[in-house]
Amino acid sequence: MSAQASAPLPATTAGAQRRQRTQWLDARLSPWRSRHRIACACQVLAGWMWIPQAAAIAWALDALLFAGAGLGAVRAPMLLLGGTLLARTVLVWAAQRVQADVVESVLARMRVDIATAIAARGPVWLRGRRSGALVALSTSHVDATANYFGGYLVARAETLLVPVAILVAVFCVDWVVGLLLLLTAPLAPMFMMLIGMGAETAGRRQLVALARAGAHFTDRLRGLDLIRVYGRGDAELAQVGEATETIRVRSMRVLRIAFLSSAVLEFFASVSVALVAVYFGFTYLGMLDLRGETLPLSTGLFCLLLAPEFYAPLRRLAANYHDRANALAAVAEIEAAFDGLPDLAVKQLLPPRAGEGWDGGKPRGPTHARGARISPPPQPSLAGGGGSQSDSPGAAALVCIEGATLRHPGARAPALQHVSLQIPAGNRLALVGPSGSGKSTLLDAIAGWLPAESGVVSVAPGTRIALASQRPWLFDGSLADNIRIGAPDASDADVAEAARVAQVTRFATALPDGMDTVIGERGFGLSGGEARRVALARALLLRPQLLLLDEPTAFLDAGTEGDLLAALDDWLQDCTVVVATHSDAVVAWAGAQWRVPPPVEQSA
Ligand SMILES: Nc1ncnc2c1ncn2[C@@H]1O[C@H](COP(=O)(O)OP(=O)(O)OP(=O)(O)O)[C@@H](O)[C@H]1O
Repeated sequence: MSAQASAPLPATTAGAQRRQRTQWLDARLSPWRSRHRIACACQVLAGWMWIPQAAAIAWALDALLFAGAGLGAVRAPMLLLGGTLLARTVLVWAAQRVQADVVESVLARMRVDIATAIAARGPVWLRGRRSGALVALSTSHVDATANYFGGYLVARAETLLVPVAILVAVFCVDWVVGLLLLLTAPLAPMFMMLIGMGAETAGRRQLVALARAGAHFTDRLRGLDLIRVYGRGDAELAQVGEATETIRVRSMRVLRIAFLSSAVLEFFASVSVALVAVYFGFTYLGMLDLRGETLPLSTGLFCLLLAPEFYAPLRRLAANYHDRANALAAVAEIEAAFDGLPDLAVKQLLPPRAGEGWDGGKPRGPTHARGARISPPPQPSLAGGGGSQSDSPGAAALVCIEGATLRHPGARAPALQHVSLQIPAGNRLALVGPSGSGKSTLLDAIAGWLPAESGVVSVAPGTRIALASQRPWLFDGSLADNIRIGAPDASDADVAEAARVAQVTRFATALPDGMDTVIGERGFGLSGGEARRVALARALLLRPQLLLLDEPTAFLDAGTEGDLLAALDDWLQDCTVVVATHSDAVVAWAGAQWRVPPPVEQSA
């Protein structure tokens, strides 16, 4: 999915990028910030509870075993112990409960936002992406950030506040142990930095492998029939095997770093606790006297009980540091997929050309494609193409194309160069020209999906646009559901009427359940011509003011084509229609044609 996964970057750039990605991740938490703070506060309070708990245990043991006091003397420390145990249990439970809620909310919102970001980039952007890799963004990549929010951020708060409190408590009773803890504490952050270096790259490689395998698998599933027909089953299975093996190897690398780092940290924490124990051992044996005064047993017990808890938050943070690296790897992949970190605030992401669906559209706000300049509609004229156009004198141009150059993302040459065209409201225009000359490209640009590289492609403000494309997507659902997709509230009568005009009724009556027959991915198969008619009915149901049709009558016999055009005549009374076609009947129906200039390669 990303070529950048292994590309080395200068340290300063990498650091700046990491900071930016961390800020981006933290911003996802904003709506739930106060609840997250509650979870952190509960966790920190639970950590602080170790201090009275250790004091109670040390006090009780000292009184019972060494001062020889009766059971009555330990009532107070036992009450304190019970109270702290209860408080700690409740606090940890509350912290985990609140944090789990926060994480679920953040991840759910991220999934919605990623889907919105994908939709906002429009169909032309989508065509250049692999669906499996896009699915991975909302699944494995989003999941990879869960432990950052649920583990790392809480552990960070805990690390900032709990060890300091324990250190102060220990210093109050024994400065030697305090000093020992203080000197060994930096070991954890040092190892965290070492882990961080390798973990992010390994995490990113694992996510790339997951996304690639997902994309490959989705792609091959779609073409399963072809794979069988061409006898490529074994070869494909081998490729799937290779992809999963790559995931296994990369996942093992990630796990190796995680296990190794926690093992090293456990070792150093144990050594540090052992140092404290050795110090007390030698002091009690009288072989060491750093304090210059007797060391009460309760002091030793108190410090020994607290020493592991001093390192516990540091160890947890170090373990979660690995999760932070994984989360940053996921963000880096999201950044690569969207060519930059998307601002996932839903409102801001909604495109200037909101509403264009798969084959239909809704009213849209701004009129100009991204990057195109705004200019007043020129007088009706034609340039860059040939043919005739019936302009109503004085009618304002609904569609205005002026010196536009259109290039598909990543294409070497523009599909169309310096074309100019004005289409007055209420007119019909047939776009004609050889295959590959750029008719569909022009429709994409008018629909607002393909921004003009230079020049202007504009549509009058507030125009309700619908587009019926050449390769309509049929969703898993009934025929009626598929038609209703852009107008979910349309009545059955309206759906039936749109289906009649688009000549869907013609074949729907022969289907097992008529308009309720399930079509699409797992449903009844439709022919190419039938699918296009469903797309046309979808577009008609929107009652568009500007209808863009891409070869609506391809695959149709002359009779059906004639019936379709006649029915459209009644339906599209005041509608402006731009239709890409190779059919003479459609050109005659439109009444005006515009010949798309030859492809750039030929004219060069
Ligand atoms: N996503 C894309 N990326 C790069 N180039 C593309 C893309 N889609 C189309 N093209 C190229 O743009 C040119 C115009 O294609 P377009 O589909 O607009 O032609 P058309 O006139 O509609 O053809 P047809 O009559 O066969 O439908 C072609 O050379 C095509 O290969």
